[in-house]
Amino acid sequence: MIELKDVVYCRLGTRDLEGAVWFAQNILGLEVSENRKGAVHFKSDSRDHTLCYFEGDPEDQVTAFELGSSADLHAAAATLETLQQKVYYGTREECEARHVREFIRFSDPTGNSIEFVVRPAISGQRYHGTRDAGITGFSHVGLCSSDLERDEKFWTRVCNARVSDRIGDAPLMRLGSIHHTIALFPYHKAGIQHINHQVESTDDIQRSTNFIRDRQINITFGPGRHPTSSAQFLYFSGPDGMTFEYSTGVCEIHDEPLWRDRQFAFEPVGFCQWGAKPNIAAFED
Ligand SMILES: O=C(O)c1cccc(O)c1O
Ligand SMILES: [Fe+2]
Repeated sequence: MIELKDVVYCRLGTRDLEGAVWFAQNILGLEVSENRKGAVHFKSDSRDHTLCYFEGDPEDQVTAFELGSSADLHAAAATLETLQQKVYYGTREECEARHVREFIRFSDPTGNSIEFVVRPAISGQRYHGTRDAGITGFSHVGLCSSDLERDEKFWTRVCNARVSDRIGDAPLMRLGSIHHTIALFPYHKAGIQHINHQVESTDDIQRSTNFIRDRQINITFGPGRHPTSSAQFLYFSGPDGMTFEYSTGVCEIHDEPLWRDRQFAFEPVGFCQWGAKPNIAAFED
């Protein structure tokens, strides 16, 4: 069993690095932590960075998860290889660029690019954005899945994710006590479906709704409340069509052995209990 500790960062290719950096700072509210060689890193919490935009193909999108040790990383590589997944070992320069000790990259069964990393750096500096979005940290990713049942098996049987709830066949999966860290949504091709940052309160959701709307940024869903995690949310479009979500109040699951995953409808009511309707392809039939 590959034991994932947490999600650590996303890396997104873009042909317009300057535009993406502007958006990440001035709309999303992240802080630039490093700017070098066609790649800009962003902080959203006390970690070294949790997002990187780099000059490249917008389809080149990576999600990284932390493993406990070098031995765990090598065992994970061996497990993936027995499953016929090609495993790439990061070079020293690539490790340095990511501020991690070691990493491997492979593709999940849908073809999503995934990195497993060991010892990602903590900055020791708290995060402060130039725009006060109220962000408390990077929290979860939605990944596209071309076969939900197959991919749920990968994340829960090969890795240690546990299903907290399902919306239709789309699983919301936890790695620790937070309701979900990885969610899978149906889509015909690989990619990051959405990137979630937690914000401090309802006020931040409401303030961002006006802030984002006033700047003609496309709000794709919300404000609303998820019946699954009970988090209040707002989704909007970023560079290269990426969906970003702010949410607040995501529940935690502490009664681990007793928790039974619940079934919600793959309909607007399964995604929002306030009656908002998603304008997001992977959330619609
Ligand atoms: O928070 C949730 O429960 C949730 C549900 C559906 C889709 C999401 O992105 C979510 O974060
Ligand atoms: Fe989400």
